[in-house]
Amino acid sequence: MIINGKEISEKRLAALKEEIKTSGLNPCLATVIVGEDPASQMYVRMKHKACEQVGIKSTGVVLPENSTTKEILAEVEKLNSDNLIHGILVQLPLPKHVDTEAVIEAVSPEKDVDGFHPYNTGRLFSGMPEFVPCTPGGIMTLLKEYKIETSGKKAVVVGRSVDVGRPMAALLINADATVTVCHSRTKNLEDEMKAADILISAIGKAKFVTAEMVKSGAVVIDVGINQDENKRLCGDVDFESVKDKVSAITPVPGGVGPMTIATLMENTLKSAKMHAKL
Ligand SMILES: Nc1nc(=O)c2c([nH]1)NC[C@@H]1CN(c3ccc(C(=O)N[C@@H](CCC(=O)O)C(=O)O)cc3)C=[N+]21
Repeated sequence: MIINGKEISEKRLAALKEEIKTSGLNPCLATVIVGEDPASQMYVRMKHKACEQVGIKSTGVVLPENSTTKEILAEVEKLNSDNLIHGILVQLPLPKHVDTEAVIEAVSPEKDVDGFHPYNTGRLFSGMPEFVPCTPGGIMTLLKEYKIETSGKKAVVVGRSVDVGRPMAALLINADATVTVCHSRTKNLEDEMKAADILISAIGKAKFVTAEMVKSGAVVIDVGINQDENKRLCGDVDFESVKDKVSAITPVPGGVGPMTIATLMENTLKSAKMHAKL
């Protein structure tokens, strides 16, 4: 089975649109982008487009590449104290000279719709999540929508990044999976991967995962955003060779990516609801 992230995302966005229409709320997302990286610009455009689709207001702050950490922090502070804004998303990666940790920690945890602030990562690791990072959150939604059992399953997460691998592991632990996190220093990576009932690949290498590395009947979730030899978007998984061996697999594009955006919209509405109660 091929997991259709695009379809589930559209379904969730349509439901959100209805909910927002009748909620009496006026949710608003602010994005911050520093510099002119074309990929980042494209992702931010997609996020604004999704906002428009569901009836979330959005505003974009664009700062020059040579902005200092202090200047970025000042912009974040403005957004923190603006009562009309419920969600703040600082597009990553930031330019190399910027103190990314300081910027992430400056975003008010109550507006941290990316779920990257230590308050929110701490809550997630304690099993009491508030804002969950959008990519792993979207993956959990896919597993639920497709009724893929996690309890008691052996889940292997390849990659230990702050935005995907680590929160993914925490969410799977919270969902009663037995979780292994692998990374560049893992010994016998193939053996670990081959033991997985649920394999989450967030490696960043085109077509790295081949049929020999996956267990027959496994569920394979591909978080990779890479280019193949023809410069076309492709995941970490060699889709053609793996798809017939597994019980379910996400394609790239059309798998995890659209769910990231849907989860961002859900987090923004959640934030607007929380702010309405304050
Ligand atoms: N603060 C922050 N939050 C993020 O959530 C964040 C970020 N920074 N930096 C970059 C990554 C990447 N990301 C994606 C979102 C949607 C797709 C997506 O929808 N992709 C489409 C394909 C789009 C295309 O055609 O290229 C798909 O997979 O079908 C992909 C990647 C969010 N990110």
